[in-house]
Amino acid sequence: MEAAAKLGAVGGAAIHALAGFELPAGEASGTLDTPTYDSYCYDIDRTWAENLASGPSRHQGPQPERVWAPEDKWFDFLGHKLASPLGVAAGPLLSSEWIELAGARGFDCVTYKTIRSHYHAGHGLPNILYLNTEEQLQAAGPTTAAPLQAAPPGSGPRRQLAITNSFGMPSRGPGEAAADIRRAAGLLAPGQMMVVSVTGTPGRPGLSFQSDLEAAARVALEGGATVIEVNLSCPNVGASHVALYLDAPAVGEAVRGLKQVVGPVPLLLKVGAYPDTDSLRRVLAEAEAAGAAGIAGINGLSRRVEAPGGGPALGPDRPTSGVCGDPIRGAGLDFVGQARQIIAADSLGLRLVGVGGVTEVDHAFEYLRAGADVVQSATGFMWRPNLGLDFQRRWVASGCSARGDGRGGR
Ligand SMILES: Cc1cc2nc3c(=O)[nH]c(=O)nc-3n(C[C@H](O)[C@H](O)[C@H](O)COP(=O)(O)O)c2cc1C
Repeated sequence: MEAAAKLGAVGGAAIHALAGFELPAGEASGTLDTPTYDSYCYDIDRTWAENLASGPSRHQGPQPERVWAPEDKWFDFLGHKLASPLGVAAGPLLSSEWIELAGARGFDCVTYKTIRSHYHAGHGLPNILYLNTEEQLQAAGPTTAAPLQAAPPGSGPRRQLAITNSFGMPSRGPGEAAADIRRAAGLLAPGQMMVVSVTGTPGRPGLSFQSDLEAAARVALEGGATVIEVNLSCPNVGASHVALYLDAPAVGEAVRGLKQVVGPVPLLLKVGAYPDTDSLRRVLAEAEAAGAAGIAGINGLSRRVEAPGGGPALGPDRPTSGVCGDPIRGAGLDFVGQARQIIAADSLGLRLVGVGGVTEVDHAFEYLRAGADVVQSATGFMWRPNLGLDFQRRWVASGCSARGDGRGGR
């Protein structure tokens, strides 16, 4: 691990130089003992394509044994039997190899990363930077306008696991994606399920956003997808896309069009945080009326991120990016609490997936108590190798109860 951390410092030096950081003497040599913040399954100093090619092979140490809930405690989720309500959110599972890893690490509802209808390279490096922040970010509160600061190499966050990511949703071509999706589903155990995330691309010649989105859904179906999640919320792809999840009529239209294509396959909608309860209520009502099966949120909170010396940390063309991990847990829990309250009050038949800042077992139980049917982690999955298996021990010891205290009852 130590050697790997040193290697990470070398790669990190190159990346941070790219991002305009001043490197303290010694760091570029790779001799500095950096804190072990590295993801155990994704090398942030290499491109997405390089990671995809090499697979999730680094830093995989010993792991505790998986504990399974008895089958009579498994529950139905969108037509599947789930052994537990923990999963991985869209993004970190690049291919069938990561799907297999997540399943083996105790994550039962795993989302295959967002695919497009066509090959898309996404952004170059850097794609992930650590953030120097200890605050909890609000969805649309006073911190919205204030920039956050990226951490210089080797001085990443100690208390909070806080990152920003900006990948531009890279995607393999449709044939490769469909074949790998099919392979991935076959690698999961009974009690586990896979969701396939899709998105549309604005501005493709001769295609509307909607028809491109539907084409992406067809790729997922070709791969045998049994649940499809539509990413309506990615903060990184330009103005026309940013607001879709906030625009209730547009959400309804997108879902109605997609339902024509996917038929009985359940549709989850991936959304970001809402500025107020009324706008969330309008979207939930439209989503249900149009035939969506559930809602998943939140995506990373979009913020300006600056390098320590000033200027956009990801370069001038990417002044904002999605903040993920610990700082957004409060916003994610607020979203789930409000959505659960609306679903109950308005008798909506929507399932609810909670996402945002789940980096410890306790956080997952907080989400379940707030009303999530399923809770997923992205950053926590990538940086905490035993999060899933530790969760499973607590889940089973607690009698499969959201209280997580052994007193039973969800
Ligand atoms: C490396 C990475 C890549 C991501 N890519 C996607 C994506 O392709 N599609 C998507 O809907 N969300 C994506 N997300 C957002 C996550 O699904 C999740 O909503 C967000 O990270 C908040 O959860 P977290 O705090 O557990 O990371 C990505 C997140 C990370 C960390």
